[in-house]
Amino acid sequence: DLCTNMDSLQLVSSNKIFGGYQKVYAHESSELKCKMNFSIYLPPQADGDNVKLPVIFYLSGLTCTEQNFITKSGFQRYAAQHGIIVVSPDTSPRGVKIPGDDDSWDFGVSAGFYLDAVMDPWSKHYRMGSYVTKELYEIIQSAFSNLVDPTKFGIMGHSMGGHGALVSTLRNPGLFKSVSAFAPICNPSACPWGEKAFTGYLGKDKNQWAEWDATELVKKYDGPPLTLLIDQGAGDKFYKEKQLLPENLVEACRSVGVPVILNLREDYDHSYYYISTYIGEHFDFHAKILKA
Ligand SMILES: N[C@@H](CCC(=O)N[C@@H](CS)C(=O)NCC(=O)O)C(=O)O
Repeated sequence: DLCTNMDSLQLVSSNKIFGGYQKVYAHESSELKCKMNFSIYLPPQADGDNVKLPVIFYLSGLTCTEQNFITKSGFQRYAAQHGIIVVSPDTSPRGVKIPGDDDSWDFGVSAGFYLDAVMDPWSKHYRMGSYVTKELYEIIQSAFSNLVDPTKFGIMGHSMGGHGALVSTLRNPGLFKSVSAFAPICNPSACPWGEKAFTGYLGKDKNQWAEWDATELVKKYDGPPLTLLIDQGAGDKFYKEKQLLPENLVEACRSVGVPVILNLREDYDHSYYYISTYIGEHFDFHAKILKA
């Protein structure tokens, strides 16, 4: 029972910015079985007749909601310049109250990891993988069908959301035509954040883990040509603590000939100060592919 029109979406807020509108909607998610918010930026070009605009999904990191990116990154300036619609979901199911779901900031609430859990008690609600790549994807195509070009979707993300962007793309060849990530968790099977989340959501079977790990997935990628754009602050404490491991992903890409760009940014940390500095470059990268 997917949403087929605007009636199933409830407008939470709408603010004019750079000539377009930053909106937040609430809806009942069938995948997550709870009420969810997502944000959507409609650039000024959405006002025209018969427009077909590209769409970029942005997936946020640990501790975030749909608010962090829209209030801190300054992306709207670039989305308005390029005429791109930008959609950003929340980072986990909300309000479902599973015992232990808010004991830590890197598991449970606001830490859904954009995967489909198989372990009890998480598997009923923690289905952010299917939520993003099926439910929300289809909601945007149907509810905004008068504005979006259904063949021009890209995706980007930060940290846990960078992992989500990479995995959503590699697991579903062709669904997203362009992909980039800021400080992504590149090899979750081999870092503390990933080991904790994957054990909790997926269990102990490492074969299951490989299905949600970008470094493993890229080795068997067999879809349309794709260039991965990876951005990383060299002063990021999580990078230094080996939570992110971009070098592992780059090595895997090189081993199978998948083009990858790794931009290491001297002294930048993990925060939205860093993201807002380079978000314009990422929009240029996506626009070049999506508007080709
Ligand atoms: N709570 C963590 C930091 C978590 C963190 O850096 N989260 C990133 C994503 S992984 C973020 O976007 N935080 C929200 C923000 O900066 O607005 C800590 O205390 O070390």
